[in-house]
Amino acid sequence: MKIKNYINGEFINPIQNNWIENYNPAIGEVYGQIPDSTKEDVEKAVEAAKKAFPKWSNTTLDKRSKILSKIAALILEKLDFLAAAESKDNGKPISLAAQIDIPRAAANFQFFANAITQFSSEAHESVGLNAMNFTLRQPIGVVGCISPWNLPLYLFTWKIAPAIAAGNCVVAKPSEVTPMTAYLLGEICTEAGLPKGVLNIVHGLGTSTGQAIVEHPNIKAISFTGGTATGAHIARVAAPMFKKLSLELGGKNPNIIFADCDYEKMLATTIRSSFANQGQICLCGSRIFVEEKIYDRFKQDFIEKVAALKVGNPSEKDTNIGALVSKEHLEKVKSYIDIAENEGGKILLGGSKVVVEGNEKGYYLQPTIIEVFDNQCKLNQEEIFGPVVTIMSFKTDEEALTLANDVKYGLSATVWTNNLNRTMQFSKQLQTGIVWVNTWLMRDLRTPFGGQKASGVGREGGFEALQFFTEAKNICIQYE
Ligand SMILES: NC(=O)C1=CN([C@@H]2O[C@H](COP(=O)(O)OP(=O)(O)OC[C@H]3O[C@@H](n4cnc5c(N)ncnc54)[C@H](O)[C@@H]3O)[C@@H](O)[C@H]2O)C=CC1
Ligand SMILES: O=C(O)/C=C/C=C(\O)C(=O)O
Repeated sequence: MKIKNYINGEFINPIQNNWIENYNPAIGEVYGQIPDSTKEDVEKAVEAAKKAFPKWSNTTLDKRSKILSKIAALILEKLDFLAAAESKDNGKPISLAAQIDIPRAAANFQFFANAITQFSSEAHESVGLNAMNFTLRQPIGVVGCISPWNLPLYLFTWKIAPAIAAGNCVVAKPSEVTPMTAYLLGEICTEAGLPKGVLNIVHGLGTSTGQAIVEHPNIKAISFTGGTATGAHIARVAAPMFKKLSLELGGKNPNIIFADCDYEKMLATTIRSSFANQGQICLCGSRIFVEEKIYDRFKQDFIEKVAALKVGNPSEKDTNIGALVSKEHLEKVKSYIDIAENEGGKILLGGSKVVVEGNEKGYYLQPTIIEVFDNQCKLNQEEIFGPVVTIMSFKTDEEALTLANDVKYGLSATVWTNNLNRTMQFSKQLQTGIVWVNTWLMRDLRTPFGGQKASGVGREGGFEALQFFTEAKNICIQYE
């Protein structure tokens, strides 16, 4: 199947008529083609967005909200179809796509349909000076949204929904590795009555299509989720052009387990936080630190439960772990397992590719647990982004905190404890944008979402996202 760019409400071929192959990771074969768009395609999308902006930015909040709600409803109506498409494109279990990815994409639109009706700005009276200030929050104009392959529609819509709710027009690029549901979203937006040019979706490679979006002088803000190296590159290009930037980057998140936790809940959640989506979520707790007192018990139980997970065809309902997203990514993840022993680690479970019957060319890997003894090893310092976790023991709170913070990333942390003082001390001292205590990936879309250190700049979610996608303008009026 050939997918097309969605520009000015129409599906069109790339101007140069060049195409990229699209793979189904479960079978390791090409199943379609996507546009290899160039600067000229991006230019066309920017022109459409610029043309749509005056009207869209003056469309009432009520009307914008209704269109966004309609998009949400249509996504839910087509849930099974979208989940199947996402699973085929990405390799994730269809059950995960149907329970998490697609409902969340709908929730992103519904959330910002509601949020925009509640978004307000401030007034400041300059008492004694006969002056009143009020602040406008105006849409920026044309903005760029660039998203990754791990949660394709989920993260694509997490950017687009607040951008258009706030009155901007968008030029968006999904990952070239997982373009399918972004393509299908174009159809849904048309059906929902989104005016032409408000959302333009350009497919292609990061280094050409993505780069053209970041470099375009009329794209005033960039919201990006992806790897830290790419984020740093985007910042280098965009910063001298004074673009607004929201960068949601990699993570190497600690999962800190104390002996006083609710053990069964911790164990079940730790399996999810380690291996959900084949470990390809920036929030996965890939460094597990366990208090010495329960280390042996945890090690044994964790290995036993993880060994029972089914690695298999993503379209089978009982599959827990599907295929990794691409051959290149599988090789990258495997290369970390291959250096484990040289890095002083011991592979406790997994470590090998899996051949799934009937899908022999698919990109499958066993869930892998590696015991490490030094937090400075590459396995604990670099983002692997696959079904690979390390475990290590600690003795004291101070040691656990030092281990957790001793990494360049700072996205999220999970702490398992029933001690209130410890909860508060860790919450204050962990150098991350998100701390989960006795839970993982529990999301309230109103909360600020993003990381510290090499995990990014800025926050998404709630009013933070609407603030990012608007310019604050203060008006000061003096009266007699
Ligand atoms: N959310 C996260 O934390 C994610 C982290 N990663 C990490 O990044 C590593 C590399 O994965 P990639 O697929 O290469 O991710 P990436 O960061 O290169 O890709 C993310 C998006 O950025 C685009 N992009 C790439 N280069 C660009 C450029 N110069 N200008 C504008 N857009 C550009 C891509 O086309 C894609 O849409 C992974 O192994 C993983 O460790 C990958 C995906 C998501
Ligand atoms: O917003 C969320 O709930 C999750 C976001 C996850 C990522 O940004 C990621 O894995 O890249």
